[in-house]
Amino acid sequence: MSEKKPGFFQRLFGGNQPAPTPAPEETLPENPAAPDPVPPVPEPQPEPVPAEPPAPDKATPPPGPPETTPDYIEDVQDQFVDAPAAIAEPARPQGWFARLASGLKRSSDTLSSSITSVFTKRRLDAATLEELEDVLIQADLGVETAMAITETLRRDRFDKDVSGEDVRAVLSAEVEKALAPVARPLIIDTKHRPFVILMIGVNGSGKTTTIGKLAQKLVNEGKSVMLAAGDTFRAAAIEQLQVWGQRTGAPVIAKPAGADASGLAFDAVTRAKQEERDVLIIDTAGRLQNRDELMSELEKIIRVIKKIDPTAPHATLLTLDATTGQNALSQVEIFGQRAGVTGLVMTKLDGTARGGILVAIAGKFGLPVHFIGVGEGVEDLEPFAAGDFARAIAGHE
Ligand SMILES: Nc1nc2c(ncn2[C@@H]2O[C@H](COP(=O)(O)OP(=O)(O)OP(=O)(O)O)[C@@H](O)[C@H]2O)c(=O)[nH]1
Repeated sequence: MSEKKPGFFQRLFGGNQPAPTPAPEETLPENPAAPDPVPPVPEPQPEPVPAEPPAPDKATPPPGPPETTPDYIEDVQDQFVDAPAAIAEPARPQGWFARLASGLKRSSDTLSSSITSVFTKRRLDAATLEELEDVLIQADLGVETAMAITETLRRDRFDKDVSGEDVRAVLSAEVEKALAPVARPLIIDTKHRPFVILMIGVNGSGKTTTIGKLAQKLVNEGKSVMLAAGDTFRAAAIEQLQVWGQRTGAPVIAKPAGADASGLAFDAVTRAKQEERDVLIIDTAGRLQNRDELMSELEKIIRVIKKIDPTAPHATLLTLDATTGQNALSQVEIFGQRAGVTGLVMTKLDGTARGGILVAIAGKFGLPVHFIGVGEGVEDLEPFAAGDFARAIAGHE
């Protein structure tokens, strides 16, 4: 974590941001409804097989929007896929903490080199503290945490020699203190059947991949999981979820691209309820938080889900791409207002992450952070641990 890269600080805080790796298959398109001709997954599609449970009673269709006619439901059943055997995952090169630490290297290298340059053979005086505060704020940590760190140093070390390592230790402790209250697991309340999880976020933030990983975790716990391909804008997104269904053994409710997303959500909740599934995870199309009409569509999806179960969705998870930086604050705020976010998942922490923003988000919103994504594989979803994250971001062993 301590390898120095001259000019790194400039690259982070200057105008030229390096592209996040790996690049999302699409980044924030203007029109998410545009067709995507390139499916992201190479695996062949499974042959649709008939659903195991009996078809719903066509004479008494459930209440709902016009899309949920008996014909529509039948159509969805045609798309219902019971996944065959699992598809092998490629071997991963490192443990998850190593991937988290190397992903956060960009943040921690920047901080480390800045801290080192601020504290090289210096007594701790007011000017140094001010300089440090700037460094911390620019690393996205937020004003509150930055001030807490400088205050701790002022209290304990003023007018004494302070090394970069001393500062990193304080940084790590303060970041952990800020994040500990939000490091909360996702609890699946078994009194809800299904427990409905709605996955939301901007384009390419990792919703579908996170659904796949989460489905695997829940299946491993012995839960019966169903997935709903609610990103009806893109055929590739539907196929991507179906592949995750194959990998995890979770059946997928899907409808051809262009179908109404709230109608699909309605059918999926109906179906999961009929089959007494433990958990239903609903994917949604990526949308920018400033696209009012797309946020209204999200509100509609939630309204329609509530027609079947007024307590659902029981968890509304916002995926945040760790390479994003400051824009994540506005994503949390607006998705929170429009869709009632209950928890966060920060993805791509194995990439060139700017993890400091999570500290600012924790301070401002206090929303639980349930998981972090540290790779594209099915096992690459880890419960969020404040101490590990803090050490990785501070570059402190
Ligand atoms: N390295 C890394 N890549 C990830 C992670 N999570 C997702 N990705 C990749 O990021 C890209 C976008 O992920 P998706 O799951 O398709 O994102 P999405 O939010 O469903 O995308 P849209 O449907 O376009 O809004 C894919 O290439 C994923 O493999 C992660 O934790 N680490």
